[in-house]
Amino acid sequence: MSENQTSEPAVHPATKYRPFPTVGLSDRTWPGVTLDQPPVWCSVDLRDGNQALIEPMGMARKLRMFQGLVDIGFKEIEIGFPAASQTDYDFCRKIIEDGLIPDDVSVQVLCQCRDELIERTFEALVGARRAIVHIYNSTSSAQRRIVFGMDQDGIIDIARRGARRVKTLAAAYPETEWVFQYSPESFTGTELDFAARISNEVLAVWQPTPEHKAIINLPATVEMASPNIYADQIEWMHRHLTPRDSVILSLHPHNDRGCAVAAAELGQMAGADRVEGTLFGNGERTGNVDLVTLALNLHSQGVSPGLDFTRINDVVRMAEYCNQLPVHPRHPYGGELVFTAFSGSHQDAINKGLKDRKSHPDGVWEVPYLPIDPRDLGRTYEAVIRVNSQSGKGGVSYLLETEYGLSLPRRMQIEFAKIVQQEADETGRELTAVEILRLFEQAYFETGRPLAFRDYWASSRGDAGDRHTVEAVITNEGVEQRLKGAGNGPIAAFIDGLNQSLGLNVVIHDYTEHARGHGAEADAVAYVEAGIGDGKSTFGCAIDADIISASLEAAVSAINRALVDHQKVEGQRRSA
Ligand SMILES: CC(=O)SCCNC(=O)CCNC(=O)[C@H](O)C(C)(C)COP(=O)(O)OP(=O)(O)OC[C@H]1O[C@@H](n2cnc3c(N)ncnc32)[C@H](O)[C@@H]1OP(=O)(O)O
Ligand SMILES: CC(C)C(=O)C(=O)O
Ligand SMILES: [Mg+2]
Repeated sequence: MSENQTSEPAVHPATKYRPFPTVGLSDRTWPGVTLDQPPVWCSVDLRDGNQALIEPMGMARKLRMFQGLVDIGFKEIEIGFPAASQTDYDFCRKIIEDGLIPDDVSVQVLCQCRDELIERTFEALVGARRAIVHIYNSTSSAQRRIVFGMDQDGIIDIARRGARRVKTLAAAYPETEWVFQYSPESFTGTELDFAARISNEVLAVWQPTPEHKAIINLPATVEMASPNIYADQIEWMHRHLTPRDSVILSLHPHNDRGCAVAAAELGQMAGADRVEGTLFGNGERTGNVDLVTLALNLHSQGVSPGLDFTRINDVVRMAEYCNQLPVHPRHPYGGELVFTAFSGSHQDAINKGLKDRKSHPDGVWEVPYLPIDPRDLGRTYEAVIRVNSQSGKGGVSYLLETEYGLSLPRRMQIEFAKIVQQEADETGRELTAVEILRLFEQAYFETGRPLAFRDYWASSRGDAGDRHTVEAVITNEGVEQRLKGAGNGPIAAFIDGLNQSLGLNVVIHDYTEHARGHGAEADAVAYVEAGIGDGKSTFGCAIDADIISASLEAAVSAINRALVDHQKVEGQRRSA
């Protein structure tokens, strides 16, 4: 047993946990609301995210994160808890003194409702053009009883004192444009009437107006219930905060139940104006709500989120560098694997969807299995399809086409996919595009035996009937042979000569070709499907600058493969 595990006897959860009570808001309106505009976004990466890191960010990482958040387009950024940590204090001073805060960006700092900490917070902010001072105290019944040992009035006193101190100090630093924010921390575990009462008491101290609003932030400090309950709590508060028109109602969901994104979305439907969270959901325990997911969920509904994730890989790298934590490969939108399909039917549908898209590139996005266009995030289609033993013809042919310009005919796709699948099964791993090309070359270009094509001369009479004559040089088991035949095309003429001189019964079932590359540099790619008599047909392929050479080589490639099959079948027949 690891040191993180204990060996408590199993108990029925009902003896230890209670279901979260419902809010009883029978006239809720949020279920019918559609989100059609983004909230005010506030990043708390540098505070809530940072306080949860194994190794909190130093100056270099903080500066990198701050710049990254500004580049994404955040206009409100909680930069730390300067009264608690010298690093946060120094960082706050640095970005103010070095003029690193753009004019349209407000920095926000967190502080407990304690006089000495509030004073230090204001010192940290001297010289800031605009700042949000965010104070909090815990309000839940559990925290009141266990941590503070106080009744509701005592807790309200802490908040009111803090609010007064903030107001007084703000007046002492008039060169900064101040915005005040209050969080009844552990809101989700707080009786709603008490949460409204304490918030309204703070608002009564601050006296916000519609022109100069205060922020009331309602944190799911711990996510304790399903998101519909959080939404009911928010709608209830939305109706009970006064004066509501002077308040920016803010959400701060954590992700303990894995529902923070849903909670934030339903909370906005329930009346919230603003959301605090972090990039990719870093934060205490299971994290804060992920702002990337929230923003791109809006994008996927046709609502511009006002945040720029057009270079999402850079954002991932920046977050990984600053947090020293990886972004999961399956993380929504940002994860390495989220625009990748391994399974055959998905690959096939994506392949068809992308082709369909080409015929109406400006229409509504409708590619199966891809909720948004990877290009919106600066990601490429090349990464969409990957191949392992779960893959089918769709993925394999997509890679051959996009990477190497080979458009296999449909029956050949099926034939070659089996070869790839066998290799993937044997190796038990993903195959790269280069490995797939190599398998293709081995299967179709390196057939080598018994026949090899050397050269040809073709002529045509130009009237009806057997107008093509082909003379060719081949080797059969290494021995050079000349042949001559006639037919209604160069391939037919070549096969006629081959059948005559080798005594074979080769039948051509299909022939396709396409150009690869452009202009004088273009090559011809030929695909031939051939069989021996009524035996199984197989494909061959060849590439050559000369289209007839490509066709005849492709025929030889198909015949070699067909002969191998034919010999196998003959051998089996003899031994049976
Ligand atoms: C949900 C959240 O994320 S909240 C933010 C959490 N982040 C942090 O705490 C990181 C930074 N914090 C710290 O470094 C420290 O807590 C400091 C420097 C701010 C304060 O340190 P200390 O005073 O030594 O300790 P501590 O935080 O435990 O404070 C305990 C006292 O403050 C009181 N207190 C705690 N929170 C608050 C608050 N929000 N407002 C007012 N008083 C508070 C407690 O009741 C306790 O009082 P007591 O000493 O009379 O029992
Ligand atoms: C300080 C508050 C807003 C917080 O981080 C929380 O409650 O999760
Ligand atoms: Mg938090």
